[in-house]
Amino acid sequence: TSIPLVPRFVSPDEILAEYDYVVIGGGTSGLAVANRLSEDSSKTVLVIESGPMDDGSDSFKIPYLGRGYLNFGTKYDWNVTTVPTESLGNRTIIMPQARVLGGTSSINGMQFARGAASDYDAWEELGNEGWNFKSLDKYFKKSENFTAPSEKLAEEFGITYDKSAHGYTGYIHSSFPRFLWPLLKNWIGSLKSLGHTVSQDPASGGALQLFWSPNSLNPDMQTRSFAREYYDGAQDRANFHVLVDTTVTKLVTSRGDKVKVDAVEFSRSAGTSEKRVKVKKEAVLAAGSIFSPQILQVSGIGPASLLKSLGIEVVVDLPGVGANLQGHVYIPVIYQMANVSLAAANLTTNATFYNEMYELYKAKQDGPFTNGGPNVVAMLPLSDITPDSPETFQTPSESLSHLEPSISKGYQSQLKILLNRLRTKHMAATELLWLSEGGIIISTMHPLSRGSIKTTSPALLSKIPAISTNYLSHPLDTKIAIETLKYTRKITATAEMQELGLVEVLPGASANTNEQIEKAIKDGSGWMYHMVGTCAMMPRDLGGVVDVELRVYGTRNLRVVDASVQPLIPAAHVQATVYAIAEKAADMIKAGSLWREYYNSMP
Ligand SMILES: Cc1cc2nc3c(=O)[nH]c(=O)nc-3n(C[C@H](O)[C@H](O)[C@H](O)COP(=O)(O)OP(=O)(O)OC[C@H]3O[C@@H](n4cnc5c(N)ncnc54)[C@H](O)[C@@H]3O)c2cc1C
Repeated sequence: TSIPLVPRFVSPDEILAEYDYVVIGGGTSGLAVANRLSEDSSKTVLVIESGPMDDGSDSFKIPYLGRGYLNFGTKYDWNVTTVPTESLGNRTIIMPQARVLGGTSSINGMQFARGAASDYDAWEELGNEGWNFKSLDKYFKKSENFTAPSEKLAEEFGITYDKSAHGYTGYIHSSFPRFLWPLLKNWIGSLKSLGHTVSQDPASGGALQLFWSPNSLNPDMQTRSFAREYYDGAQDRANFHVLVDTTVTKLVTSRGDKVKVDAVEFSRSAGTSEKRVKVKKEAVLAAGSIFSPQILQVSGIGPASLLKSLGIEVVVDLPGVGANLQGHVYIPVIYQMANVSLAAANLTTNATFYNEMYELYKAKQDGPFTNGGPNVVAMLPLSDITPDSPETFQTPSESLSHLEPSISKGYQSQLKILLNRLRTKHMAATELLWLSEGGIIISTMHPLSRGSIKTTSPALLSKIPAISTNYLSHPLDTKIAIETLKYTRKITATAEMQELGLVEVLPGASANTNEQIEKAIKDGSGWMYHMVGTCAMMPRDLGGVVDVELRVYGTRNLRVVDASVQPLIPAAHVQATVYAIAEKAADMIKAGSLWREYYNSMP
């Protein structure tokens, strides 16, 4: 093909009639895959992204400001809310999801760590041959460019790391902020006094107990490092085109022995006429855990019962599309700190301090504005927080009778794997993060509750899908949350934390019995927004949506490469895993195309 050299941002009138690869969603995974596919200059790649390019403002760049919150509710956010959640007394939850080139990596909390080896080995045990920690390690490294903390910082705070566990040539910088809040030392001392050890480096597969997590942070500029770097790295390639402010509305398919995606339909905004671009080789779905299942569903690939109820023609009956939604619950425990003079809270209460620190950042890229999120993580196994065994809280299988048979079978397999591992020291049940504002965030890491994503309309642009998180609906998830909250009180009772003069404000002294704590948790919890599982990689008879090559079952040229393919959520904030999956996906797509070309060239 002769490819005209045009600017990377093309308009719908300038695009080619067909591309080898059409990547749907220019987010965390989409830009990573598109970059790698366009390394082969003989292949044309088009990325279609619903949002605009970011405006380069501080909210995208500066770690303290860019922890996401300034972009919530803006034009860079899909502004999504869940349906009322029965397990939370019918509360709805606001669910920020980026709508911008770079996707959710542009607005996330910048924590950058892998889960423990056991978390990924569980994927293989679920029937996904070749998907384990060892095989992903290469891709974790391929996506990463690690810089160790300065000797001074490492010595002062006791930061440990394993050089050999990291990558050094990837697009995403991982490093430590130049400034850490001093009261982290109290937190570390406290957990050590309770018998917890510090793991050398979470990247080597041992993300358990207490460890130091880097951020997705450019070490020189002290700015956010995000999927835009994959775009920047590819922008001079003539075979790489990007359509922004453009939403994919449907996959146009034809049937043979397997369904083929012939074209991708897109629209600039609701009400405008839809256009199509032809797919020569593959369509690559990277629209994230909410929108990838919706795009499949409106295109006729999903649970037949749902599709028929909306008058959508069934192209592939795939009950798992939109099922199996998992995430990490977010439970804040908030304190007043009587004996602390330097804490993150000063930035919100003292305008002079804020302005001085902002100027320090602008002048020297130093100080609290370099610090985005928690760098010390406690990932604790169940036996560290409660003597009770997980079996005590297992849901009886009759309660699954409402599920479609393959979904129920898949869920039972997941349950077995998780309950077995939750009994060991190799899988974390709970995460505790110390916020230097004066708070601990609790999160259940391997939830047994499952939610869903369902389109409510056959027309993608007319309605956001129904997001049902169902979190804390499984009794073990609630039990773990309650026990963890009780454990925070053991931590704050240690001499190291008592030095800070802590008084628990939320949920506070009135939440004492298990019942009172459960109510407080259900009233006050939110979500970490780590959504996975809605296009799960699993065998088809277990409710899987994609196979081990990330191909959608029943189709021949359609893959999903984003967060949604993770069948079980790891005990980690998931962006590092999303990048690794995308890197692996790109290699698989390239290898698939090489084989096809080899066979096509045979006489
Ligand atoms: C507020 C917040 C904080 C987080 N903090 C952390 C953290 O600290 N550490 C961590 O590891 N993880 C964190 N995460 C999670 C992590 O960032 C995400 O899991 C990850 O970025 C998801 O990548 P993705 O490729 O699946 O989706 P995304 O990056 O969301 O990409 C999907 C893209 O597809 C586009 N799109 C959707 N539908 C269409 C359509 N129809 N047509 C065209 N384009 C479409 C979207 O606009 C978006 O750009 C956080 C998430 C949130 C929301």
